[in-house]
Amino acid sequence: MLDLTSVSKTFFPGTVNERRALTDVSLSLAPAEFTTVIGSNGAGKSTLLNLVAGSLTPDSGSIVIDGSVVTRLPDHRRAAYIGRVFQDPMAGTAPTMTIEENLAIALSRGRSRGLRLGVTRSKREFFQAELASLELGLEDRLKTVVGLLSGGQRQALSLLMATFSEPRILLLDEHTAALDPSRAELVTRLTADAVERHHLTTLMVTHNMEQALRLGTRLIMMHEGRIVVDVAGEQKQRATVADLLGAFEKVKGAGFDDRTLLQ
Ligand SMILES: Nc1ncnc2c1ncn2[C@@H]1O[C@H](COP(=O)(O)OP(=O)(O)OP(=O)(O)O)[C@@H](O)[C@H]1O
Repeated sequence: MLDLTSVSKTFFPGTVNERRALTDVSLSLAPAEFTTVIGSNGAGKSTLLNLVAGSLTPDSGSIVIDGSVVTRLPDHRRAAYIGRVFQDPMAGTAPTMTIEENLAIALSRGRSRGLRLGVTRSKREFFQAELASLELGLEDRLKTVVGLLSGGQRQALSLLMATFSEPRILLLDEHTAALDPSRAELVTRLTADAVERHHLTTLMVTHNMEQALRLGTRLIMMHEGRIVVDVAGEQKQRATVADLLGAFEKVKGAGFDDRTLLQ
């Protein structure tokens, strides 16, 4: 579903501000594979997501989504493929528009133009059913302006908007990090439900190792622009936070030839 081959990205090359963000990263995700991504600050996690989303273009390498080469396709031209939720609950929704208007825009993403933004009765019923699944009472507040919602409510809505049109790839960039623990737990549960319900191929960045181990079917750890740990299936289920910390300690002192540590 997603294939990155030898992708590299350097910011401000040839200047004193040069930052090598990704080096020769290759990654293949099977359909419905749910991969959590961990790594220290500056490891390249957001750059990886930005390249998949098309907000950045790689210096070299290729990116293929569902058989289509999208390497140099700008983000608005691959929007139909991508659902994304950011760390900032304010980022994923339009604050001056109502809940139903936001949902109508999300539903129309990537579809042909026409009368698609209108909120018909059948759409409204669909929105109410989807909102009810969040268990936040938002199904009775379709006309509420989104700017009035709490951060947790907005993030749950962003997640719904990113998933219910069933994108090929779901990108989650520390989307629970800015929430209080109970709201983070709720959004985590909603994430697992949505990914499973829609069989979404997912990349989820988190700084929470316990969450990275608990969620998903595969886990990668990045360090200095490379994937240094890649575990899936039973091996992931067996892995512990101590294993991940141990791998991270090793990688900090390892050479480039010895960077895949938990295999
Ligand atoms: N727009 C940019 N301009 C210049 N340098 C950037 C830009 N985005 C990222 N970088 C640099 O690229 C490297 C990787 O950054 P990236 O944000 O991808 O890391 P990250 O793993 O997401 O880190 P964090 O956990 O801190 O969010 C860092 O050295 C960062 O400073």
